[in-house]
Amino acid sequence: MNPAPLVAVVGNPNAGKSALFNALTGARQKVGNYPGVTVERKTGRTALADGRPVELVDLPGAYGLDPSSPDEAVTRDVLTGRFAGERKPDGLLIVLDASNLDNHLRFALQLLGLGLPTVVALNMIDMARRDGLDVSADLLSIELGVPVFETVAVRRKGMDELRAGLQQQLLHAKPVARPEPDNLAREARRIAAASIVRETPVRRWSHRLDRFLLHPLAGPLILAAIMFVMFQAVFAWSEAPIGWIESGMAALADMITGALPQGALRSLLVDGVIGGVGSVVVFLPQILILFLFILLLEGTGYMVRAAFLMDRLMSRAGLSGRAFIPLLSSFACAVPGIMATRTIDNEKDRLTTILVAPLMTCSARLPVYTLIIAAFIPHRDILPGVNLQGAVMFGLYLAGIVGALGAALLLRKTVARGASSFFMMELPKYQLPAFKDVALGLWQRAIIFLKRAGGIIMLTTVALWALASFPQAGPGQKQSEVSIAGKIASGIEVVVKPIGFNHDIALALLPSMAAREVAVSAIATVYAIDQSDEAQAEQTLAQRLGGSWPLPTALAFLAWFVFAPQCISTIAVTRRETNGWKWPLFMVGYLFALAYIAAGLTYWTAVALGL
Ligand SMILES: Nc1nc2c(ncn2[C@@H]2O[C@H](COP(=O)(O)OP(=O)(O)OP(=O)(O)O)[C@@H](O)[C@H]2O)c(=O)[nH]1
Ligand SMILES: [Mg+2]
Repeated sequence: MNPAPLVAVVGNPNAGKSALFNALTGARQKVGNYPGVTVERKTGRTALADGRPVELVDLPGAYGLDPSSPDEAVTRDVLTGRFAGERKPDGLLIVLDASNLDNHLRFALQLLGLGLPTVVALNMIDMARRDGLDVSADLLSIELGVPVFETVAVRRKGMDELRAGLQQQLLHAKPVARPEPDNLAREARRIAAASIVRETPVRRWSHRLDRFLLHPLAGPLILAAIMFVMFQAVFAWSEAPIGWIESGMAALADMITGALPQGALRSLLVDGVIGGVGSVVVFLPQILILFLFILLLEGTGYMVRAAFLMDRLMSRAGLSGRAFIPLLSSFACAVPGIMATRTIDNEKDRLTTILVAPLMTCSARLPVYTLIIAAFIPHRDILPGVNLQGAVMFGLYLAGIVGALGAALLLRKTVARGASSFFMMELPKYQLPAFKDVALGLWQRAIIFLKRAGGIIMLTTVALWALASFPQAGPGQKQSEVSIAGKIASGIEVVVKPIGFNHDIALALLPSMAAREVAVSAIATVYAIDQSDEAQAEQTLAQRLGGSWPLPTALAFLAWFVFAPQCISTIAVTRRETNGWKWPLFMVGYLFALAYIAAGLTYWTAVALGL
């Protein structure tokens, strides 16, 4: 007896293949693995309209016949009969998502080139209708030259028609291979447009915008341009509000200086609290500008598109597309970023994402970057409208991203080896962001930041103030060298001298293990304690740094902060999310090593260039 004909269920990821396969086969399924690869193989039986049996195989979703993942390779090999141990299919059941026709038709056109008896399921027609999209199965059928049936796989709608269509195709059709068009994408768009009867203006408009914003070439360029403008704005718009906060702080310090007698309490308040914490609080405007952009991009629906654009790049680095959202949150803070990795079900993918999340430039680095940039990078235009300071900031963010992708690639080849999974994102509609959501988001960010300033940053800064104030220096001695903190710093300095770090930096490194911003408040506090004359007191922190650190040292310090894992909360959350100390220790180790190397390379290169 002839075996039952084999029909492959094929289509793009998320077209509803498995749902359709389940609807057709019910409980009559066999689940196994394709030999040699960790790809699930599902087969099942169903009956044609006349009761004759047919065997279905649910193939992994693919974007085309040129594989870019192991899943896609299985699909291609099975379809072309090259997969050892699997029969070549006798027919195809192509599944299309009706609301995503132009994308899904690209693969379908390639499949029609195989010349097998074929039936098309125009699936998810319910969702399309709900969104105001009317696709005609008849028009599509004329365009494709094969039968097309509307289906709603999850409600088992259209299954009888499919069975009848399959029977007709398998038994009576004489299929001819349709030549593959020169431009798949263009032909797919044309057919989609020809089959769409009605579309709401919002949908049409969204589609047009996407064609531009998701274009393989224009898309990434636009994304880069948006990011660039964002960092320019961080500097350009913040000058005035920073000035207000600075004068407020100065007035407060004057008031306390006038009201209190000279002594430890006055020094604690003026040098420790206002000098230290105040030096961090001035960065509030810049953090809010950064978040204003992020909230607007999220609110308009662009952010998911940015994820979509990054997906390819991320998968080259061995990361799952799902890693994008956690990594994006890590631009705010690695702690929620690492917690968001729970949505990644592949364990190795998740571990890799956790380990590289701290490389994304979190907002705690902003104060450090801005201080050093303001002190050492001239505020001048390198191109019309492009300021050097913003460009350097952009470069630092980029360095973090490149570092993360590089680290992910290495980790995937070593400690976190394994197959990566695939993920398709649903693109939301474009819309105008709600003013209330944006305002609320900014307000929450401001509160979080100020709480940090009043909490962990204040505590470490005050502790440092104590260590830096005692014992008191005698005449002719420098307080920052005699004090306990100074002594500890001298110890650390031995280790960090080779990478160009000075005593100031050594002093800031230990307390800034608690939180990165403390590096700024620590330096501010120590300078405040140290300052010997009125002239120095008049200078801003940036001016004093600019006058005392060599440029290579400042650049090395920036490079260090791109990589160094200086954040207790991140280490703690990594321990919790990985259930043990192994991975947080590994993370701290490799990041410190990277930071040391990066700072050293930067320093010696800068020295060699005579900067
Ligand atoms: N509303 C609606 N949802 C559907 C329909 N068909 C499938 N879905 C849903 O769409 C999602 C994806 O369906 P799957 O069957 O897993 O898609 P797939 O093509 O097998 O995806 P991969 O195996 O990842 O390639 C699931 O949440 C389904 O419940 C449909 O006709 N209508
Ligand atoms: Mg499936």
